[in-house]
Amino acid sequence: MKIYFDENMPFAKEFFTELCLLHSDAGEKGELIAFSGRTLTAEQVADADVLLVRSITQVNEELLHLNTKLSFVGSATIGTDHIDLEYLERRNVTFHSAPGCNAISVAEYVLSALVVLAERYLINLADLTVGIVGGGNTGTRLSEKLQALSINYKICDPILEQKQAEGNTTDERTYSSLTEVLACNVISLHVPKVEGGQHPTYQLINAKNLALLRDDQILISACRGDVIDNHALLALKESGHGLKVVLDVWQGEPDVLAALIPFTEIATAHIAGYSLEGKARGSEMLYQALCQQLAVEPVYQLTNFLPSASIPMVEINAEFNQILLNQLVKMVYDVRRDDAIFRQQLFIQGFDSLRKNYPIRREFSAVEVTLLPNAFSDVPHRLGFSKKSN
Ligand SMILES: NC(=O)c1ccc[n+]([C@@H]2O[C@H](COP(=O)([O-])OP(=O)(O)OC[C@H]3O[C@@H](n4cnc5c(N)ncnc54)[C@H](O)[C@@H]3O)[C@@H](O)[C@H]2O)c1
Ligand SMILES: O=C(O)[C@H](O)[C@H](O)COP(=O)(O)O
Repeated sequence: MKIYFDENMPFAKEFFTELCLLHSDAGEKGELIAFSGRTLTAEQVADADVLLVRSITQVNEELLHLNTKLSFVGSATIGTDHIDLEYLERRNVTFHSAPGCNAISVAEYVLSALVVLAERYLINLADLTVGIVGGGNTGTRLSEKLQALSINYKICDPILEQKQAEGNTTDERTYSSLTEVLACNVISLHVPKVEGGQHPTYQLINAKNLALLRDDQILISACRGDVIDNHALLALKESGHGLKVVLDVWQGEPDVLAALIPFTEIATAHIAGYSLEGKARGSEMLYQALCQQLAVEPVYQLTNFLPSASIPMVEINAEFNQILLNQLVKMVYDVRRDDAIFRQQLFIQGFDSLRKNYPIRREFSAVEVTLLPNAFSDVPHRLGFSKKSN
């Protein structure tokens, strides 16, 4: 069996080598072949049985028309807007993505951005209400962390709200309208890219919605670049509007509207989901899905491969407050590192190279926090830091 995988998929060799050797017919050589996602061609994947991609590879007829043996496509990502799902269905090719794989990573990116901006502008985080657009995996993980910190939030998700109204869900959350969420102190976008239909997200934040925003608000986008009209945002900022902007995703990636960068508080190269755990969970989920397709019991799990964090343990001996939160969050992930790399290197290395060479970043769970007698609250554990195992 020939398995082709994106070179930017951690632990792919560890997870998939055995599968491609075990599942090769007599005479056929099992092979695991890495490719560069942006430049993959139809000729390269003409003999693939399995294709494992990331979001930068468009999987469609153009890519697959020379291939007659493909049976499985996996994307180690949450978003699936790069996949022609109808085409795969017509071809009877099984497709799996990795829902939720990097949702914690995105939530920790947003939290790091909030902590950095709170310090920069002397904001008391407890005074904020965060408006979350999209209450799926990433929006929910974010809301859990905000709840741990007693920060108010509102969620807008007309699709989940509709399901709730129809009674076919156990979800008991209260949903808000887009207008309500756009009035919050912070607006954080967590929707897929959807063009057309009843609830399109393509340029959801357009000139009309941007005109509703106040100078004191923070707008964060770590979902898809097309959800914000980048030219309208640039025009707003050029007019002197005070909106604070955090952008991880950009219209037209890997090209970026360069003029917008100086108007952002934090700018990064679509890496919100790039914790080691987040990316590796994507590989693990595809491994499990392929095992299922091949009717093989999975042997490996992520915990077999994840290294220890460089600071694996911390003891806290003081009451939890914003200063402590600041120290703790930035110890694990300080988004200013990625912002600095982006500003200095984007036009030297290029967008894709910044992503490919992303430095290792861990999730809060990689650090064990021990609460000593003067630490009265377990907020760190509720935020996702690990407890000492007995
Ligand atoms: N920057 C990154 O690194 C990164 C990482 C992970 C995911 N993403 C992007 O974020 C998106 C969301 O991720 P997720 O895991 O939360 O996906 P998800 O599918 O779990 O949740 C998306 C939610 O958005 C809701 N939604 C759809 N249209 C909406 C609309 N018009 N208004 C409000 N809500 C709407 C859906 O009902 C759903 O609940 C992904 O599709 C992906 O494109 C980016
Ligand atoms: O959709 C996702 O899961 C994220 O946007 C993910 O981080 C994309 O990363 P990529 O596949 O482009 O490496």
